[in-house]
Amino acid sequence: MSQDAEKLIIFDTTLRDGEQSPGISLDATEKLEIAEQLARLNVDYIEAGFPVSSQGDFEAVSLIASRIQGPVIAALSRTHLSDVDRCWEALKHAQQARIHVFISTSPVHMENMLKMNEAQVLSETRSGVARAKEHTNDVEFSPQDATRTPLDFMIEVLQAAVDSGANTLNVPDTVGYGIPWDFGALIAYVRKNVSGDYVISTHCHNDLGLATANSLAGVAAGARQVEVCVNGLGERAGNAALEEVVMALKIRGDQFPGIYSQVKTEEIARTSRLVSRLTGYPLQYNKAVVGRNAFTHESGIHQHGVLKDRSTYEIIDAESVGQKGSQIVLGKHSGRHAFADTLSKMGITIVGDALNAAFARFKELADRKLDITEADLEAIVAEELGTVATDVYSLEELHVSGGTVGTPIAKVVLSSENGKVEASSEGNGMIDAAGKAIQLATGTKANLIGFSVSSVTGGVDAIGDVVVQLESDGIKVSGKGISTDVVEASARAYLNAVNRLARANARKATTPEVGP
Ligand SMILES: CC(=O)SCCNC(=O)CCNC(=O)[C@H](O)C(C)(C)COP(=O)(O)OP(=O)(O)OC[C@H]1O[C@@H](n2cnc3c(N)ncnc32)[C@H](O)[C@@H]1OP(=O)(O)O
Ligand SMILES: CC(C)C(=O)C(=O)O
Repeated sequence: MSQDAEKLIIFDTTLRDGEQSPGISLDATEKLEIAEQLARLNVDYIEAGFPVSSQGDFEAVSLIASRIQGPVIAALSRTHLSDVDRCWEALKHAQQARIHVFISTSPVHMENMLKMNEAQVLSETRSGVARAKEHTNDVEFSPQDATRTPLDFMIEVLQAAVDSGANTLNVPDTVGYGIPWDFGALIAYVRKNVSGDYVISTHCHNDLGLATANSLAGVAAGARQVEVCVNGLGERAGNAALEEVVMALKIRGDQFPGIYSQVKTEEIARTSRLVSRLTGYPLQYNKAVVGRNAFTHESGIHQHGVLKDRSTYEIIDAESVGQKGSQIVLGKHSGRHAFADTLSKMGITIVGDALNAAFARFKELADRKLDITEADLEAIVAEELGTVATDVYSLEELHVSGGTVGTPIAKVVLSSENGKVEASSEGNGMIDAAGKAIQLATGTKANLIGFSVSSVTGGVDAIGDVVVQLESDGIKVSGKGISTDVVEASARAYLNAVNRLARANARKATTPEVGP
């Protein structure tokens, strides 16, 4: 048996098994967009679909096969000769193509679904694989429901597949029945008992939450291909998640000596976001590697550690998977170190008794309020320091014009304690023009680092809630604005952030430190 001793082949099946998740239906253009990103991620194989299943899937596989460079393009086929031929018809323009033939081998599937006996399944295996081999040298075979198949019969079928031309033997845990040590033992058993030249692959489902663990046990036992899906998508509870298997291999290389994948891990977060957006499947907050909480810390002891050195509570460098660095979120479990650090990022430095008093107020509030905003923190500090935060500027008038032709223009009139100021600006859109006019009128120099809009209410007269984030000289502030007109809400949010920046700068200039 020859196996690549080092490289673990990453066979991505997001576009085939992942798409079998209830409620997902990707059209050819969406599949192509994901395939392009999978190529950037540098997976070895993209299983693009199941061509016989529909004309749409046939066309999607053909499109991906003719456009994607780099990864080998694979597609699934039953053992029917007409399925195999149809599969090849879709794949034939690929630079390199694999046909993946499967048939069930467990008694429960054979008796109830296929209505075939062992001899018939063996014969189907031979004919399907042999037909695939007439089209391409790269043929994978899967005995579906392998983990509930009697060992002797599974070995007989796998041997028949190799003898008929299969060079990858995939061992699917179709119903997520495996437990890591017995799944590992199964892979070792196949390796020992099937002779020939082939690579062993795993395809693990997550019904017991063990898909990643089982895949890794398979690798430890000799598998050199893993079938995975981005974000762990797939039938029912999903498949082994690409990001989990790849990062486990990377972070715990000590457990897999000499084995590596070629995945560009920095592309993981972008791939995950794209798949989530196009499939409409949201990511659970605490999803390993790609969830929004994967590098976020709310509790004081952890925050203290991470502020000193992120490795105290993080085993993965967020940037190595394309995520922003460690995030500190203030909440009821936070401590003084994180509280002071957050204030200092807002340009507020307080120490000693003032810090203790403000921290006590913050804890009281955090017990009652889930989302502690910068405005809350500002108010707490202002009260403790006996200063009341007042806005330097307020919006008097906003005039905008724009459309599909002509350059968008905005004019703002603001009032301040020194009287009215006004300015006009062009922009890349009306919102951009309004932001630029505000910068001009207030003499602010800041970079826009975040912009988000959501609706507070539903319907055509929904209220838009805009949050703008600005950065200037290392100080980051955010501003909020609400209106039924999204341009006005944006201008208000922008001005709110500019007012915060003005206050932060004033504090910096006059009272750099308060306290003993
Ligand atoms: C574990 C997995 O993920 S396997 C892949 C599962 N993915 C899918 O099923 C998605 C795509 N599937 C489809 O679009 C449809 O099921 C089709 C087009 C493949 C088949 O549709 P239909 O012809 O209407 O059959 P239906 O889906 O109702 O039943 C499956 C048939 O395939 C047979 N079959 C199932 N697996 C195999 C196999 N590997 N090889 C040969 N025949 C098989 C069944 O015995 C049944 O045959 P029958 O119609 O003669 O009774
Ligand atoms: C076709 C095979 C590999 C499959 O998806 C499964 O068994 O889950």
